[in-house]
Amino acid sequence: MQVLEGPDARRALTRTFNDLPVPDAVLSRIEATFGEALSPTQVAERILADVRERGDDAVRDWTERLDGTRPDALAVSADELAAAHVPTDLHAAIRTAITRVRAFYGQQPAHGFLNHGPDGALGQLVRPLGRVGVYVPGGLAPLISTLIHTAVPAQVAGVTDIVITTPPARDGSVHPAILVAARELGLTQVFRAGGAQAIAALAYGTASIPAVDKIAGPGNLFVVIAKRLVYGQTGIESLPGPTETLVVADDSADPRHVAADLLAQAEHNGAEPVLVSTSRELLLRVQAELNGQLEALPEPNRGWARDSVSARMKVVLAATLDEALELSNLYAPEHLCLLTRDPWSLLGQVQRAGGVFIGEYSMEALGDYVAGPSHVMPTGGTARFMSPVNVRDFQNIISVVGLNEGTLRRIGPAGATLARAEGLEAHARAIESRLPRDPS
Ligand SMILES: NC(=O)c1ccc[n+]([C@@H]2O[C@H](COP(=O)([O-])OP(=O)(O)OC[C@H]3O[C@@H](n4cnc5c(N)ncnc54)[C@H](O)[C@@H]3O)[C@@H](O)[C@H]2O)c1
Ligand SMILES: N[C@H](CO)Cc1c[nH]c[nH+]1
Ligand SMILES: [Zn+2]
Repeated sequence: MQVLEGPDARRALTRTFNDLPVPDAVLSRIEATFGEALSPTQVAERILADVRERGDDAVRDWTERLDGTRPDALAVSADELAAAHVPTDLHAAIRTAITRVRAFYGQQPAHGFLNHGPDGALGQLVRPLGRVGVYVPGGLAPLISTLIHTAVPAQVAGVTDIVITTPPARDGSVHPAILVAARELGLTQVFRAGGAQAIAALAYGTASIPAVDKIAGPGNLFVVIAKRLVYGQTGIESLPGPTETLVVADDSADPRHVAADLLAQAEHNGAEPVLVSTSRELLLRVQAELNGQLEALPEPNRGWARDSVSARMKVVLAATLDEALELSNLYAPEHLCLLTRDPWSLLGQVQRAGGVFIGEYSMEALGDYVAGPSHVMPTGGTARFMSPVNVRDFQNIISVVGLNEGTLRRIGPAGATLARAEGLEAHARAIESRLPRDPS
């Protein structure tokens, strides 16, 4: 275990989205698929261009090539949706998650204002977006919860037209729990498409998959890179990519909990676990726990988690908890887990993170499912300027200006003066055309 300290730790935790590590396994799969060494961006560009040109046929071709199945019908039929069935406890858990996420976002202030005052009226109209695409990851695991954690905030915002895309399994099916969750949410448009081909279809539209106004939802490198490339053609909520968890732990933390929280997120594709502690002894004990807990995991989870731990895990010894929080703010993790003696006392120092998980009863894994806030959170350092999925992502704001004559007289001259200072004479005249003429 390499333990980073001081300037080395700062260097290792300084990054931007553009520095996202591309795992060797991804590079070799690209070479095997394309017969040449391409970057994930080049791959995404090729797929986007092809889907833009050839629509559904390109989506089918890429799905066959990358997901090992060729879906004749990209759309899941009403019969398939109606027939989807899951065990009773899973069905109940889906309902619990929906209820809790809905209750959480019901509390987010998301309305406009229109103030009629002495100036006339000024305000903001808030409108739900028209059509939204929700990407549900399904490469390693079918992320049922991600559908709930993305679609519910959109529904609370008032969006009624929601299109779901998710990679099909090798037999061409969509996981029944994703279909049950869609049904519970009252959503009927579900398409078999994953990766960059799904993002392309949602951005440009195909005969089967309608173009949307905004694409939301997380995914692997290909998904986030494709989202960034189609931004402008359509909106995107943010760039939620491969999962990251930074645990800050002091000597009071239970190494079993620290290891469990790091491993839980390590089993996501391409995940980056980070442990920052003020105790060298704890670091050693967590290392031993990690090894033990890793070996106890079943396959394929053990392989996924081992890949993240061995290839990307960072371990930092901080001199103080203040330094630990400073490093965390520098890294801007998707998830910040505080496992310290008095975690609440650190909250005031948290400046940049997707979510903060406080104390031993708020493990991030619970946040993934049923705590309430959406688990779709910014990664790759984008938490410096982006936020978790929320109601505002699914609304637009329209400024309302309805001033009266008195206000025009009072503020119009200042407007005209600014216009002339910018050399924009027609602007100045438009303002003055409604001002009373100077009698001199
Ligand atoms: N930040 C968040 O809020 C958040 C939430 C949930 C999941 N995630 C992340 O989502 C990701 C899910 O990844 P996943 O891979 O399991 O599912 P995914 O659905 O994101 O990606 C699977 C798709 O990737 C494409 N693909 C795979 N290899 C490819 C290649 N070599 N070339 C071109 N395309 C390729 C395929 O089309 C496949 O359908 C994980 O990294 C996870 O950490 C993030
Ligand atoms: N931890 C992921 C966000 O990075 C979300 C998730 C879905 N299912 C399990 N976990
Ligand atoms: Zn998770």
